[in-house]
Amino acid sequence: MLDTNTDLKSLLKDPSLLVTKAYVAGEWIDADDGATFAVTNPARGDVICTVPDLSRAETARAIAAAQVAMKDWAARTGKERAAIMRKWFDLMMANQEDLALILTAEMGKPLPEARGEIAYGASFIEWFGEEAKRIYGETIPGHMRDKRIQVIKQPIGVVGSITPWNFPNAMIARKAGPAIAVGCGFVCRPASETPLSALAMAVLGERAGLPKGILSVVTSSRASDIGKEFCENHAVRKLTFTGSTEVGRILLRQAADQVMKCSMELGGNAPFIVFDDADLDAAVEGAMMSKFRNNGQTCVCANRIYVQAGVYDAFAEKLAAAVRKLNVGDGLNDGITTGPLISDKAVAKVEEHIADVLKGGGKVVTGGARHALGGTFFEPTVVTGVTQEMKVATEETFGPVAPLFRFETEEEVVEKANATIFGLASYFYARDIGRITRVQEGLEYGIVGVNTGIISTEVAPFGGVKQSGLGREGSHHGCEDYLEMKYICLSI
Ligand SMILES: NC(=O)C1=CN([C@@H]2O[C@H](COP(=O)(O)OP(=O)(O)OC[C@H]3O[C@@H](n4cnc5c(N)ncnc54)[C@H](OP(=O)(O)O)[C@@H]3O)[C@@H](O)[C@H]2O)C=CC1
Ligand SMILES: O=C(O)CCCC(=O)O
Repeated sequence: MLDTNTDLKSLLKDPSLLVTKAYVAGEWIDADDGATFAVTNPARGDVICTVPDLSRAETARAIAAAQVAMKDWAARTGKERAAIMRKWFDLMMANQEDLALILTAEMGKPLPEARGEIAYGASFIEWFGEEAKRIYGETIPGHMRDKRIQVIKQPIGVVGSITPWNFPNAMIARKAGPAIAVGCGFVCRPASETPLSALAMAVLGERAGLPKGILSVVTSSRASDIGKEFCENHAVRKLTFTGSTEVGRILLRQAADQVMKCSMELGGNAPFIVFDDADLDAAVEGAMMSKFRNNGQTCVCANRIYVQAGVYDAFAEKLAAAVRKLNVGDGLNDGITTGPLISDKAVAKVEEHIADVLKGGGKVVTGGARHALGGTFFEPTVVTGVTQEMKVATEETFGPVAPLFRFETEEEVVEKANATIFGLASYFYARDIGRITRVQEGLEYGIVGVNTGIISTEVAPFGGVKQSGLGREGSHHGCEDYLEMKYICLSI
């Protein structure tokens, strides 16, 4: 069996970025009781290393340290905080290759995608570091002659963060960026599948000069315990979560006990609509990026592809041809476009959705089965003849299945696209300007991609409506979730 740990260490220019301790209150620690859990490589199935399995006690220490550290951190000028964050960004980019190797090893996405994620994650540290200088308040004309009204914005307090495995770097960066930039202490609990990217980021944060306690990384296999500590510890004033709607609901209920401000970036069920006036080649290219990026494992991946009847067959043929060119394998190898799925459970869900389509009369055009490589590798798949009654119409597949629904009219497709409890990302391809305007306004989603399959950038507000979540990440709006407004009435 390949020893991934040795392999990985020998691949890194800076092997000290592969860390097997947790980072709490500025110290690299083991669990109080010495417990550990294994991190595995989903492409090879072997153990990379073990990391400390922390409990509520160590989490409480991280929170207490964050509360102390943020007094001085918040008192610094935005420019002082920005300088350290700029250094953190520079270090992430200088170590992009090593960070990408660690990410691919623990998560499975191909190395070029991992490099892209590191640059994407780093961009949030850069962007929010710059925003640290622009936490503006306002002056409001007084309501009486002797009154002066001022509004200032202050850091909300200690932030608890829980993130998923699908973007082990970027999901943390886009929460840590605004929190730390505005002066908060930040305690993050990365997904148990992917703690190594978070720890490597913390090494670089420490080197950049983040004061002890401002950033802690609590590695733990006991997510619900850590979630409870975040929700029950009175020092935590904000919870930020990315993951499933199901877990988001649990956390919202728990956070209600101390009326905690929450940001929730939850599940999606993105429609991707191709109208008959669309540039079909561009639409295929956009669908490939939106559907097969990260092997279909993103909350903004196209989940339902609606194609107008006049171009349905041509689109299906072109898409299937593009899908057949995908190269499945270990993301650490050259030329791989598509890695493994994260777990057996993920493969089971993909199989369930395909079986349901076939049961309802749909057809597999390409793919449709586990890949010959074994493990959690799955063939990139296109299915046709998909209808609103099938599971894929209402549930997120989170895998490499492109289901093609047929539609006739604009009105019909907007209604179908909106017929979901989710409202994160949506996409459509069309050229008629009247149609573009009507459809972009009619889609009940936080994000609409028009003639593009990629919408992610640090400069825009990312987030969903309906049961896809609360709050926005990225852009100048991204700071607001980590700030409290204080109104000061001065009588003169
Ligand atoms: N919006 C998005 O970006 C994402 C959506 N999903 C959707 O969710 C499905 C399931 O994926 P999964 O990874 O299991 O998503 P989860 O929502 O279960 O996990 C996301 C994070 O929450 C943690 N967690 C799980 N249960 C609790 C709890 N009770 N209290 C506190 N934290 C908790 C997980 O920990 P641990 O790592 O230990 O499991 C992980 O860190 C996917 O198939 C997809 O449909 C998944 C990931 C991201
Ligand atoms: O899947 C997610 O959790 C976030 C999508 C990644 C992105 O495009 O920002």
